[in-house]
Amino acid sequence: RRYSKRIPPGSLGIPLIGQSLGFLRALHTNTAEKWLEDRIKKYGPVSKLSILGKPTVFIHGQAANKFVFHNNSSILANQQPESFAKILGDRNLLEVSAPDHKRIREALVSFLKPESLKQYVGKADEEIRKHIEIYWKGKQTVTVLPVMKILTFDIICSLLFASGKALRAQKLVKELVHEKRALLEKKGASPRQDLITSLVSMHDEDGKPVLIDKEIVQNVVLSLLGGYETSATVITFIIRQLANEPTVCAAVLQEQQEIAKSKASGESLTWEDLAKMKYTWRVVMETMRMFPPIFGGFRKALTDIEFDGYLIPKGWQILWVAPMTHMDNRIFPEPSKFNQSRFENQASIPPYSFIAFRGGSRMCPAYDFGRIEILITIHYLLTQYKWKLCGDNSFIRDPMPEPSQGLPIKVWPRDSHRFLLPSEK
Ligand code: HEM
Repeated sequence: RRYSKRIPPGSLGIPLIGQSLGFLRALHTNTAEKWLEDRIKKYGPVSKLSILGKPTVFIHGQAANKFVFHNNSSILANQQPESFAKILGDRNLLEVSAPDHKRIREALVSFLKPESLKQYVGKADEEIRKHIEIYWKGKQTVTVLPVMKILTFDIICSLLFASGKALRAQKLVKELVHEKRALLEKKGASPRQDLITSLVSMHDEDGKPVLIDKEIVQNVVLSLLGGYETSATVITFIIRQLANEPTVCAAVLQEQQEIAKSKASGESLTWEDLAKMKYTWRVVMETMRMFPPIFGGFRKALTDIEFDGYLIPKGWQILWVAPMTHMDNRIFPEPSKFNQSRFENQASIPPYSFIAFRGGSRMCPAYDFGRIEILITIHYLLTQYKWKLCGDNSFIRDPMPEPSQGLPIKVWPRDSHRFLLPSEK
């Protein structure tokens, strides 16, 4: 096919290096939005640049998000930096395309969908309480980000392997796959007890495994890596936001205390309790709007494609970014203001504008799992502790947003009888 269209304006910069350093520096100093806005002022809404040695077209806005997330997989492929594929292998969800993507994703989602996750709430509840006992109880200061990474790592391990032991990635997961299969064959394990067992137990109508071992191993490692820093970042920024917004904090506390009052001492939260945390979830969404853990990503044009009157040549990559719609004042008025009421009526949020979990067929499959761990953590932390920031309020992107000093806070126990031992009441 021949196009009369032109290649987008811009410059591919110095061969190989291109604009990578400028972009990475802007991410690191938390000025990436401004860096991109300056490009838009200079070149217009669609422009070319070179990132990580590859010619790239930067597009943004609702229509661009729709174009990237809903395009036919024979036209657009996922594109990760090469280092990613080297570490994770070529059969992980981020690398494969349809129909393999669909098959592997469905296998994962059958474990991550709400009906299966409901029974997991009690386990997450237990992990979070154990964590607070070790890392918060009796402490005067806590540095939030590192401890949240420990917490979300333990939680994701308990989801994947039904035990909180750390792993030496691929090798250990491979051993676990064999172990879980042997247990299943001896009927010593339930197929639903964790993600690995669930994937190992899946067979099609002909009795053939739905996923080969390599696919199980790589996608478990992907979930492990994809699943802990993201959630740790979200929880850290919520803790920061609650310290900065006393009125919001009081309203979240009130909602959580109502739920705490309905529970007996030591009783776990349930799926139904999480459904009552409506105000809290809006605060979580608004935090993710302002501080999306994943800034954006790349796709690759598998053929010459036209977008907004421009040609995107075959083989080029396309850069999509979340903050450009999250901070667009036509979509979210006064975007720099924290306002959880934007999410009161979810239907009023235009499609393809809130994309912290991305959208379309490659949207994060763990939305509900993230919701469980984030809400339970806020419940226990806020009903048991008060906190105040005691360090620098600024943050960088590396590439996920990170408070500059990891978010040190001063903590005090809240006077709550539910959490006191009988002798302490
Ligand atoms: C609040 C926490 C989370 C956020 C904001 C988040 C966000 C995202 C985003 C934006 C993507 C798309 C990435 C891309 O296209 O380049 C994604 C994909 C993915 N996420 Fe999450 N994620 C979170 C938690 C998790 C957790 C806990 C897990 C594992 C249990 C997980 C597993 C995955 C997987 C396997 C994919 C690839 C899906 C595919 O390509 O079909 N994520 N996530």
